[in-house]
Amino acid sequence: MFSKEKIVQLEVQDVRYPTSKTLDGSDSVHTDPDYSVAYVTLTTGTGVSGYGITFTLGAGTDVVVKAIELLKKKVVGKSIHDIFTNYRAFYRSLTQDSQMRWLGPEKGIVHLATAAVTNAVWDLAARLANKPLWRFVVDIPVEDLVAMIDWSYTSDVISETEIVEMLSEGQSGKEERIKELEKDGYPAYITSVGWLGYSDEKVKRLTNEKLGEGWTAFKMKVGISQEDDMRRAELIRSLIGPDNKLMMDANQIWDVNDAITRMKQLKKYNPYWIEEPTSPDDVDGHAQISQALREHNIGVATGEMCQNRVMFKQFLKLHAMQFCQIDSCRVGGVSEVLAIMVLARKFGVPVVPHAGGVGLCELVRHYSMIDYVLISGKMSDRMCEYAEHLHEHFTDEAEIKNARYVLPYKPGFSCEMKKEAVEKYKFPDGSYWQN
Ligand SMILES: C[C@H](O)[C@@H](O)CC(=O)C(=O)O
Ligand SMILES: [Mg+2]
Repeated sequence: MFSKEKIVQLEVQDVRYPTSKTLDGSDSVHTDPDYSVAYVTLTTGTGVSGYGITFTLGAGTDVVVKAIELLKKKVVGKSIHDIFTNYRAFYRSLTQDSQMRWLGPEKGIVHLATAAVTNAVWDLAARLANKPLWRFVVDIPVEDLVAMIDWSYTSDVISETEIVEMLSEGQSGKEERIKELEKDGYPAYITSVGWLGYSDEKVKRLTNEKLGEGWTAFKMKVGISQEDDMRRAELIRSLIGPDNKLMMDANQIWDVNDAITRMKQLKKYNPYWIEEPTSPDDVDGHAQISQALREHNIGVATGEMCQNRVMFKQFLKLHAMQFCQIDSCRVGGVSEVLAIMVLARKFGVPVVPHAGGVGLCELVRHYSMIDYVLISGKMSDRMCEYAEHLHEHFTDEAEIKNARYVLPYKPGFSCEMKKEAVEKYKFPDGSYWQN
């Protein structure tokens, strides 16, 4: 089933965009974000390529690039057949290298690097199978798929037998759900109207534009002064009306008690969720905030900086997240994201992927499709984030129609960047940075 062509080369590039100039992507703690990727290209002996990215912010991308170079020897010389016939062992060879694991384990730079490498491996495998990633994944027989995933440290909440049963149930109605996605796509919400560095005039203009395009769910950044948060919330709520959804994202700036106090003041704008109200590592803090805001109908969303499946397990089990924000590059790539989506299904928490960053919309739409087709089978309480930046730099850019993601159809995981984009923005030699 899997190609036996050997991977002969792994190349990695540091690609950075000067988004801090326009404050696209800005929030309470990332005040000058230069959206960047460590960009991996795998090449087989017959010249077929697979591409992977991990998302970062400017300075420090070079460190991730270095970590990817250290992982090169785990991939080069292997075929997709070698990798996918025992994917779990391959994955653990990346995450459990007895020296490299000291840098993590399964967190931070080494996990970002693992994601770039494994995203490229899955992209290559899906291309060789001539399928978009979501289709490649949902076509893998359930038992084989479960056997590929590293479930270590999760058996206290779910067994592999239960997972196989759960996903086997998901097989019924699968083709109907795919048809539905082909016809209507998947619901999305928009973030790029409310970056923190945007002026009120810009927020107003963009919100009106997006309302006109049919968007019904909007995210705004919070976490500067209470006065600014209230003014911006008043502005957006007055534009979008009482029925559309408004989400708020604090990007970790508050302590637990501040988060509760601040959100009780902002509740008059009827936020659907508060995202990353406090440290992404504080499970108990998120549980306290969730409990305090429950009576106000404000959920807590988090996950874009959640380190790995083990942390997600705790957030889910301890009622510390009401919305599970998987990220396509933070944890170790496709197999770990699938594990997290299965855990979310187990605890009945909707998956609402994170996509504020370069390339993330391209990738996470595949996960929302997989969630619907194979894992939760639900769409009504879910949305996939969309931010309107830098899509034109990818060869398979995310497409939105009627405020919904269109089902991707090109083979692969949509990570390939246009050659001219890489030439221009690679750091520090690209023509943009040289000038
Ligand atoms: C730095 C990124 O733009 C971040 O603000 C994105 C984010 O939090 C989101 O999309 O959510
Ligand atoms: Mg966020």
